Amino acid sequence: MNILTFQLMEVVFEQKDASDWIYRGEGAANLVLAYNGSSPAFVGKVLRIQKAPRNGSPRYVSETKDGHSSLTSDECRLWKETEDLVSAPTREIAEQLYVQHVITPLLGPGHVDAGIRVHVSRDFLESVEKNVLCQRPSWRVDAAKVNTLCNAALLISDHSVFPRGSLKDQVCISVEIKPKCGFLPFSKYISEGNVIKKRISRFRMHQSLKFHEREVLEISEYDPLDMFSGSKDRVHKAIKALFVTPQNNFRVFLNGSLIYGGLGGGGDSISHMIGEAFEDVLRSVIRTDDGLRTSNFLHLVAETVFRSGLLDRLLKIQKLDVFDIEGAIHAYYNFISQPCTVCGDLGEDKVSDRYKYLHSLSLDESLKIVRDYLIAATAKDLSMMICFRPWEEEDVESSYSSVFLKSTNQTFDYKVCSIARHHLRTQHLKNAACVTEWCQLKLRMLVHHMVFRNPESMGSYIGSNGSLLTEVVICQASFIDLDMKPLNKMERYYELDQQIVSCYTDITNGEHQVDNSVSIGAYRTAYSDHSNTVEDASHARDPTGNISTYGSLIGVTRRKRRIGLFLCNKESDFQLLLAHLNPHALFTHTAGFLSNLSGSGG
Ligand SMILES: O=P(O)(O)O[C@@H]1[C@@H](OP(=O)(O)O)[C@H](OP(=O)(O)O)[C@H](O)[C@H](OP(=O)(O)O)[C@H]1OP(=O)(O)O
Ligand SMILES: Nc1ncnc2c1ncn2[C@@H]1O[C@H](COP(=O)(O)OP(=O)(O)OP(=O)(O)O)[C@@H](O)[C@H]1O
Repeated sequence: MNILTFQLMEVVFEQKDASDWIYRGEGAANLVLAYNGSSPAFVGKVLRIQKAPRNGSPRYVSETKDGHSSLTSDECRLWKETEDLVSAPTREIAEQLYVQHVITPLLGPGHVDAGIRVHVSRDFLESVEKNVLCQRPSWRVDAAKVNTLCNAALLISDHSVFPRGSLKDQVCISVEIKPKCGFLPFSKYISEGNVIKKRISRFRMHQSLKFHEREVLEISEYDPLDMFSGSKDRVHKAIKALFVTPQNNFRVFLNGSLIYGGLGGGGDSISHMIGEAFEDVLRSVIRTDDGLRTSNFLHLVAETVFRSGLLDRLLKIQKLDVFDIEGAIHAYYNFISQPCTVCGDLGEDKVSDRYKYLHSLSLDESLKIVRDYLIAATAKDLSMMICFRPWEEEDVESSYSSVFLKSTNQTFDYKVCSIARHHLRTQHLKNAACVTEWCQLKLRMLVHHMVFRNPESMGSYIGSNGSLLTEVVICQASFIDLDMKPLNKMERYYELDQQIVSCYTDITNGEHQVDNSVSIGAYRTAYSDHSNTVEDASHARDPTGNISTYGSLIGVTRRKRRIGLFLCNKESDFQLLLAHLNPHALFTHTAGFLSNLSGSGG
């Protein structure tokens, strides 16, 4: 443990410190706060604090009265090879060690900050909870609250900005991508009825279920198979799709503040800085003509992701899931020495030899299958953060490693290199490039003569002096949300998998008709230009006044014998209302509204 680590661990955040921490975002399990105070020790840090589910939310980790939990005895057996982890006094410490000893070596130390635990008082947590309440998405508030029984939180580098000292007054744009599972399972343990899993990505099938259960407003255009394809064009396609349907898979931050994407996950309203505003923000990083910056920015993100090789590394970890949950679940029951409920449900005569084989595996073999499955689960759920800032003179002497991105007429090209600015100026670019390792702590990407495939943007990076050097951007990539998945989630993984496939199969068989074309079109039109929403047409003519709080109809979705309306309130906040209502009931109960609908051309 170094001195800094030790000092920080001695810190206790008290009630008076709460106002220094502002809401950054949250997931299912943690609330993340960014530091807004002036103490040098915490500038450029975020605090990740645990949440506790409210009643009704699923819980996979049991807690003791002091708010702590520990690994179960089965989990201790599972992670026995990682000694420190098993002897950790609390689950939180074990999770931090899991990031350090299991995940970091796999992802590469340059891209992970396992964080430092700091003490937090109950008053601090209560104040923080109060302060951020109004910024939290309401469905996240309903699902979980700050775990005020917990007396520690994790202090981590704020990966949406550059480390203190290098930021100064510079603008920093960062992108958060949750790429999800990037391969099709190939396991022979996938049952015949679920063979669709070998053709359609889990993400895409899960979208249908989420849409069906109204967790998302529309089906994402994103497919992780594009992102992980290794093809530059498909990575670009994936980034564009994420931009169109960001859900909880894509966010953009400006100096740490969210400017694009949803705050707390897939179900919340999306805060978009749209159109020209987004273009304007990009001005400081992407130096090109108005109207071209967004597309060039997406190119830049795609190029960075593609060239970084980070996804290749991630994919390898995801592929530790060799058996698929349909195989791993049997190993799980072996491992916990419980009767296999999957085989039990099938009945003795239907249990195939393949499953019998799995049940004949030794404990150690079963352990490995389950452990690898859970490590892969972490890799399927993590996010990458990449931040960009313009390259400055002072960067010449910095200790960053560099990525040199050089283009020919049509494509980007770069090498990992260290480079001095005068070399760029004199255009002796090849001489300047000396290849170094990618997996350095930070990355600098020097974008030279950015000429994209789109001919319209060609030349847009040629500077006023005609030099080839026109745009230089520095970037840094990190992984976040590397949590250890609880062992007892295995059953949930199996159930969810079955649910996803069955919903998708029903849809393709016509059981649930998902026609979201209308809703997608309307939604997209609405967010790409707010002035295009049907401005309060329904409100103005609403005879009962009941609908007025919802504002304007912006889309209709139709499923078999059921329809749903996407409405938009005055703040352009999209709501899915009345979905799953029988049209007859809908008509009876909202006759006034439907007449407005026809009046507004709906
Ligand atoms: O199962 P999935 O694919 O829905 O992933 C869950 C995520 O859902 P999403 O990415 O929106 O589909 C889910 O994300 P959201 O809460 O939906 O933002 C969590 O990341 C969850 O992990 P954990 O329970 O917090 O450890 C994730 O659960 P794990 O499967 O990673 O355990
Ligand atoms: N180190 C970091 N730097 C900057 N932003 C961060 C960092 N860690 C988390 N965030 C922000 O906070 C959000 C929530 O964090 P995180 O994903 O770790 O929560 P979680 O509850 O563990 O997520 P999940 O739902 O996947 O379990 C992220 O989506 C990201 O926007």
